[in-house]
Amino acid sequence: MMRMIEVMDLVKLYPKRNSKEKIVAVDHASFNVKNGEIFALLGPNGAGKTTTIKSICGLIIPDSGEVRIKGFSVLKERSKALSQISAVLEGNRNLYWRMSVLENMRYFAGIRGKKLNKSHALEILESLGLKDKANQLVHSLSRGMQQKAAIAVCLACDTDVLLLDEPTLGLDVHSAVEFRSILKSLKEKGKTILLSTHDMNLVEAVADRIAIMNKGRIVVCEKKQRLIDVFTARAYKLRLVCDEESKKRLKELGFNGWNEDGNLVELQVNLTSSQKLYELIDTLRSNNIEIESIEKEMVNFEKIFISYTRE
Ligand SMILES: Nc1ncnc2c1ncn2[C@@H]1O[C@H](COP(=O)(O)OP(=O)(O)OP(=O)(O)O)[C@@H](O)[C@H]1O
Repeated sequence: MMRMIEVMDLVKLYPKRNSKEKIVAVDHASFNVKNGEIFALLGPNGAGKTTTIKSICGLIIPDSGEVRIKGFSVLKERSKALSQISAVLEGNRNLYWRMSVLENMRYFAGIRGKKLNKSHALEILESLGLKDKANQLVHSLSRGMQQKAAIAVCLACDTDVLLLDEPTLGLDVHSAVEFRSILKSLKEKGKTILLSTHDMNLVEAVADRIAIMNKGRIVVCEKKQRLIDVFTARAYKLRLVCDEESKKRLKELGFNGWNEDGNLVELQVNLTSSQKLYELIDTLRSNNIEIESIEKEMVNFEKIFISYTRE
């Protein structure tokens, strides 16, 4: 499958105020986004997601490494590379505030050599619930509407690759749910989407592959389903009958967080492999800790995310 975005060994340092040291925003990050997939880039605040996305858009020059879009180098073949993408960036900085929504759509489509006819533009706005704001100046829209306007501009550009940095930020619940269907329909049209978000519901609903960044590094890059399968296979909830002595032993064995109700202790464990369950059962038995039940736990993306980004 064709690689639409290639991020290769990307490094970006920022100067630290009043210091000779540098902030390592992106630390040798590499990943590829394939044709037609929705790729989610996740990570805690400050992980380096926006810096990575800005490097892909050519807004930031990396200290080392390279980004290619459809094979074109963003640094060396800038206009060819950038004509393939449109982006929704944080803070809607890619809109002209003194122009109407429709004018913005026309202008940005025009830059990419696309003539946008009015009925198509209104169709896009309709799908976002923004049709009645078509002629309103961007600065007079609410924050959520500005976000939708940024998405409308991105759709008007009709590029093969879309970069969306926190696209659901500021959207109300209805709009955020609608946005999922919009992403799904874009995927059906064959678009390639790189999405950075903190919205785990959105990730669960639409992502094909996921990369998690932490402190500038890509700590995992996997198909979403594979991540869910692996975590489901390893997440267990054990109910134990413990007196105070057994609880002390549990602590000594390295367990430090559980729910308890009198003698009943509910312990959640994430094992590194399914085999480890037998070892755990043996350890508990040999410490005279009674096991009342063992259940496989349902995993959600929040848990997966936290397990990769915990301090
Ligand atoms: N212009 C800048 N000057 C100095 N440091 C910066 C600049 N932009 C980002 N940083 C630093 O680089 C690191 C990565 O920031 P970045 O905005 O890429 O993270 P992020 O993953 O997008 O975070 P968030 O989820 O909060 O948007 C942070 O430590 C941030 O403080």
